[in-house]
Amino acid sequence: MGGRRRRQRGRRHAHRRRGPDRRPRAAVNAVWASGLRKRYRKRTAVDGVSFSVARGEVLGLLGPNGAGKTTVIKMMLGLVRPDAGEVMLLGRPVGDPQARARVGYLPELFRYQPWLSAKEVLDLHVRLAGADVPEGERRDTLALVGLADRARDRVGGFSKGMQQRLGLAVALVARPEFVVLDEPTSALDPVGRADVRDILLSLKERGVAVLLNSHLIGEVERVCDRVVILDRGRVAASGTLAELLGGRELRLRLEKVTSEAEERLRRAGPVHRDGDLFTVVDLDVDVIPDLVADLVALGVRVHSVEPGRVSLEDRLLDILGSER
Ligand SMILES: Nc1ncnc2c1ncn2[C@@H]1O[C@H](COP(=O)(O)OP(=O)(O)OP(=O)(O)O)[C@@H](O)[C@H]1O
Repeated sequence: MGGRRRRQRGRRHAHRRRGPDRRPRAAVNAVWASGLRKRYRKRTAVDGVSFSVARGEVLGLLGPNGAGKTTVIKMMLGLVRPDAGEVMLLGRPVGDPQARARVGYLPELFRYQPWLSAKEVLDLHVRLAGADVPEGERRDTLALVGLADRARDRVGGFSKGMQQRLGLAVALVARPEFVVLDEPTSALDPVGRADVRDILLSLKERGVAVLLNSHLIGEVERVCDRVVILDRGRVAASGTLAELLGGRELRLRLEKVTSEAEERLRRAGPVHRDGDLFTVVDLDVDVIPDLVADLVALGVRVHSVEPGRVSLEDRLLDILGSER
């Protein structure tokens, strides 16, 4: 008891030290983490990481092997004690069982009791979460992850992908307000990956917050609103996809380009030229029809017009490259 009172006193002091806006931000966010640090012996795993996930937001956590992603997730869920920093989960301190009961978690390394059936595993987790989930809803959750016809089969006989699907069902079954998925599709086939994408998008529609740690950058790019990139325990970059990827670009293959036509291209955005290939970067896609019409009117022969965007993968390599 005494220890708890001391911790609560410590938290009150922390409120004062950090200023008045901390509480509202912590309440509107599914998670609010500030200044997280963790060392394992001489190795610094996480070094001053702060981030938040708003309700209804899908946040992607990216970074190379050993960057500290799983350690951040474990500190955020109260599974690893940080050396420094603070976490508020669903508006409550991370140790509060009421907050944890409303979080669904699919760990990176998952293993379920091989002697139980898929249905029994779900029943067990519903009991552990102290949730009241009707039988029909549990069945629907198994159907959602594609295990409807394997509900009564023992988990010991499941393939890796099927176990991962079951893990997803476990994370979703107790109607969580915040779902944390650590590499949720590492064992899934392409259809399974597409299913998970759909599930994530439907969670988002229902206002559920999601934190997704994945090495599949295409997957992150498709479903995430915002991304935090970790490198060697620190936040190397963070922002919305639009902020991280910048504007769109347009690649044109052109012939008979006069100086007047080049000037017209430059009015649309900065231009890079490589022979007959012109790339206009940071342009507003609405200007493309007028731009092409003007080029044709100026006598330019337009062989191809290809709108594109810097991929998250290129951007990630860029950010990690410049960090070294
Ligand atoms: N229990 C532990 N004991 C000692 N060192 C650890 C422990 N857990 C993590 N580390 C170290 O902390 C660093 C970050 O590890 P972490 O698992 O968080 O990285 P990650 O970004 O999730 O990596 P990956 O993409 O490979 O899963 C690594 O250097 C790792 O060796």
